[in-house]
Amino acid sequence: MTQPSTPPNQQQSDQQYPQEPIQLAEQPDRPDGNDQAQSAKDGTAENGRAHRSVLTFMRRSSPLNTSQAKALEDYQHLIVEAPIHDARQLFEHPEHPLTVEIGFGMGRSLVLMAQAAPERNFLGIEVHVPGIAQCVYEAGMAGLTNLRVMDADALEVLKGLPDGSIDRLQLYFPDPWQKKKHFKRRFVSHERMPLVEQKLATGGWFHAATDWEHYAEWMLDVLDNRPALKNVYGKGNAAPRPDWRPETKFERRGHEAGHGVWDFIFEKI
Ligand SMILES: C[S@@+](CC[C@H](N)C(=O)[O-])C[C@H]1O[C@@H](n2cnc3c(N)ncnc32)[C@H](O)[C@@H]1O
Repeated sequence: MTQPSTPPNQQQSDQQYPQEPIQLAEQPDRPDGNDQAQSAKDGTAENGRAHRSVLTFMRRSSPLNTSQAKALEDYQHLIVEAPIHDARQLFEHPEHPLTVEIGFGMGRSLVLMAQAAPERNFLGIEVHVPGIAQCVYEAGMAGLTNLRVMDADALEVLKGLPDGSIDRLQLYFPDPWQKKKHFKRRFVSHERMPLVEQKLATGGWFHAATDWEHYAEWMLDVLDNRPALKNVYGKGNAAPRPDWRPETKFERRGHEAGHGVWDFIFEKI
């Protein structure tokens, strides 16, 4: 498995994946974005008090198994404390291109990607502690030196990074926030994309994947209308599933539930 530096349609080798861009159905209605009760609950109401931003995640408290608990100690060197300033400097080879993954879950696919691409550096950001522990366990066991992880809100981390310092930003199977009143928590939004665009290098990629059709349509509607981004597969199209993106846990769950999978690759212009 390698990571291409050219668009993945030129790298396709696995015939089970579509070779052509995928045409999506009609675009959904945009959310009303005016749910005052929810805004107050989220802390977003403009009421003169401190303004808390809307989070894209909910922290869950789940116990760690024995190897995960031990991994947090044994592989502590792979875990970076916030705040950080230039993520590139965390690595033995700061000159290598930086991939940032937001919400890596249990981290298996991130570890496989880092293992397959020693010529790149990988920073994974997650708030789910058992996932962080599992990820460093697998990265540590594999002896990876090009992967670091953080327990933090990725949006806060991004704010601190130098502009143009990220080569690839990946967001795989983000929480779809299915209820209309929660659409404001979706990561892909006109509110959050300016930060992503600011931190991506020119020519860098934002790569998102989802198994939730409404979110796929939503993502395309947002991303195709960002002047700073170009759809690598052409306006209105999803990307063929890249064979260098390992299956994630949530992707597998989506398959089991009979869902489709949509990848989107956008280049910062
Ligand atoms: C539905 S899970 C998908 C996990 C994994 N990518 C997969 O496909 O199996 C989404 C993950 O994103 C994380 N997440 C959501 N927003 C985040 C943020 N702003 N910063 C860090 N992690 C975030 C959540 O904690 C959750 O583990």
